[in-house]
Amino acid sequence: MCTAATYKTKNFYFGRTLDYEFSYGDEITVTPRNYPFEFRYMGRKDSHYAMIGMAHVAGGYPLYYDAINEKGLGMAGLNFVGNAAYQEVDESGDRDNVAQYEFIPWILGSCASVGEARVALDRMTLTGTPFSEQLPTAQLHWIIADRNGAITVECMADGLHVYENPVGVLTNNPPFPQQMFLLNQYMGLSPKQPLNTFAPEVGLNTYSRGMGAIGLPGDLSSTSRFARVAFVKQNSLSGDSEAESVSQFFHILGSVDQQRGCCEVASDKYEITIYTSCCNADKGIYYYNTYEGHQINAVDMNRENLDGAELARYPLIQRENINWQN
Ligand SMILES: C[C@H](CCC(=O)NCCS(=O)(=O)O)[C@H]1CC[C@H]2[C@@H]3[C@H](O)C[C@@H]4C[C@H](O)CC[C@]4(C)[C@H]3C[C@H](O)[C@]12C
Repeated sequence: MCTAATYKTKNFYFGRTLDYEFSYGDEITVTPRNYPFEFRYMGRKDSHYAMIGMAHVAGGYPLYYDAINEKGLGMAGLNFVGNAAYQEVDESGDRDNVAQYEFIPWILGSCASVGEARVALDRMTLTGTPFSEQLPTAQLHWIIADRNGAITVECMADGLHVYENPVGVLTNNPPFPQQMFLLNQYMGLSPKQPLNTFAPEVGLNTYSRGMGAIGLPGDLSSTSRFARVAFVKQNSLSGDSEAESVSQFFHILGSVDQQRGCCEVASDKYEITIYTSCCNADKGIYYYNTYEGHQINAVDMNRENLDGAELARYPLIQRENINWQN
């Protein structure tokens, strides 16, 4: 499972948890403006917006899971298994054919906002072309967001859907309209203490703090994580400094963290939160921590040569760094 979320203080933040039972070999990867992108059907793009994100680099090609570009647009792919169905290559010449593995660079390379992404999506055919035999087609759906809003993109048997995403959150199945519908169930929840509307004549008491959110699901299913992270995000308050915003963002996604042992996916195989990311999309900074390394690490794209042509790659730090005080 995975969860993505947006957050806005003075700056715009975008990030995700990546939950899985193994890692593909993930690296924080900066693609500078002049890295030549070879698109499967759309030819070579020698210049584009620079981007930073988490990727598996295969044969020198950045296969992004999530990223932001230098214009403040963010995009993340999350599993959508059993629902994702890609399109056939359109030979008419009127459409942009984009393979699922190049969707993030295609959008982030040329769009500065969600509005521009919508225009690009209108002309796009999303194909299921695999990257290679070893890295077959991933069944995903995506969130695309900027400081003014978010959309969800789902390619299904009945076509490519683009939904307004008013909560700025995405998890996994079911399709997005059903996730949003299920939120109706929780509209009575509140960070405030409840009033006894249940039976005023019965002497019911608020015996504990936090009772306004009783009913918020605590399990790891994608519908429960969607409701939980939406509640936490919508009610989140923090100062607007960088440290306060980033810290709060990690707390928001911390509400759906997956601990080893709690989600068995096969005999003796457990899904865990491999990493959690938080991008400052205005400043081009990728913050992250990992399952074995809770300290927040950061890579700033602006410290790289963004006019270059070579990828800059940083392997994930996977060890706990304990700050001894005596
Ligand atoms: C496994 C990841 C999704 C994690 C997730 O959503 N877990 C939820 C589990 S569940 O279904 O809800 O149970 C996805 C997110 C991005 C994916 C990667 C990116 O799409 C980039 C390439 C795409 C290639 O086609 C396959 C390898 C790959 C490198 C993908 C491997 C894998 O499918 C990734 C890493």
